[in-house]
Amino acid sequence: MTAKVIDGKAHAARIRAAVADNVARLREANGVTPGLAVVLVGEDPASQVYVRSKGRMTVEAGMQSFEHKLDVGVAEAELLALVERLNADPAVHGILVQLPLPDHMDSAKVIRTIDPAKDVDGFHISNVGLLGTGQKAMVPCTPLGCLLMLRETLGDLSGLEAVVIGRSNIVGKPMAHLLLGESCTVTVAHSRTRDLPGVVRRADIVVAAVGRPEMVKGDWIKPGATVIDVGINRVDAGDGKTRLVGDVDYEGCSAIAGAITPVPGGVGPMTIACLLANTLTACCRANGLPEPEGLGV
Ligand SMILES: Nc1nc2c(c(=O)[nH]1)N[C@@H](CN(C=O)c1ccc(C(=O)N[C@@H](CCC(=O)O)C(=O)O)cc1)CN2
Repeated sequence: MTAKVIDGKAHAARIRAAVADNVARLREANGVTPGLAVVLVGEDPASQVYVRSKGRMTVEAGMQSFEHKLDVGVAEAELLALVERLNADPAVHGILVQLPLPDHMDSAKVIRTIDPAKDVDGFHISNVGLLGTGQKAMVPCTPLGCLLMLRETLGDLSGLEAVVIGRSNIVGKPMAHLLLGESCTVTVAHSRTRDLPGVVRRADIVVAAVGRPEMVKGDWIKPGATVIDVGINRVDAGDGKTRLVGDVDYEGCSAIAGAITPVPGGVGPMTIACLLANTLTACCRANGLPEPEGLGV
């Protein structure tokens, strides 16, 4: 079997177009323009690329983009003061602090300072609690993107066996809650899981989010399963260059799986598309307007 390739780039482009349509209607009918503030601390090259893409795509969708770049050595108090100012700014409907933060900062404290209504990353404890109890929340962008691709590929997910590899607060845990919300039978596997290949072999859906290059092998996959690869790992390409690989051995797994996301071009682009969708949703909620339509979120 050769797996169907799930085209995250194309799916993300459709979501961004739907966001842009909603933004145009919102501005015309209500005179409101959604605004997203992105805060970058330091000069991590990958973070700089992601923040640049977020700013560009925010503007392309017709929204306002506010970029704040702080020096790597900035005091935590200064970052917290900036977040407070953004909380109070009516032109800002979404706030995102790019992670990882430098070691001298307490990420949990920074995230706690963001107004939950503007927390378009869905990382604030209020949103975590709402999602965990099946209530309306801001949903973290990467797991939301994974869910949208799963629904598009498989339709109704109810009753399917899902294995999420990785238990991070950003991906693994919210992913498990989202899949539970779809009535999947969910296992969260991690570094202490016994017989990981055997656990993964039971799954109709595998979501790999461990940050270990090409860890999931083809013979771990049940024939026909759907594999979502969240990993983005830069590895040595052998010729002095680097290349990007996921947490899944793509060649091995695509020979067995029914459908698979590539890296790059899978989950990554969906993360930014879902961020724009969340910003639009936050803007609608802030203005007491109906939730946006046609996004599939
Ligand atoms: N505050 C947040 N910080 C981080 C998040 C997040 O959701 N919120 N996620 C990641 C980084 N990230 C978004 O911020 C992100 C990662 C990757 C991509 C992407 O499109 N990747 C491309 C490949 C890009 C490349 O060549 O390097 C792809 O997969 O096709 C988008 C967003 C950590 N921080």
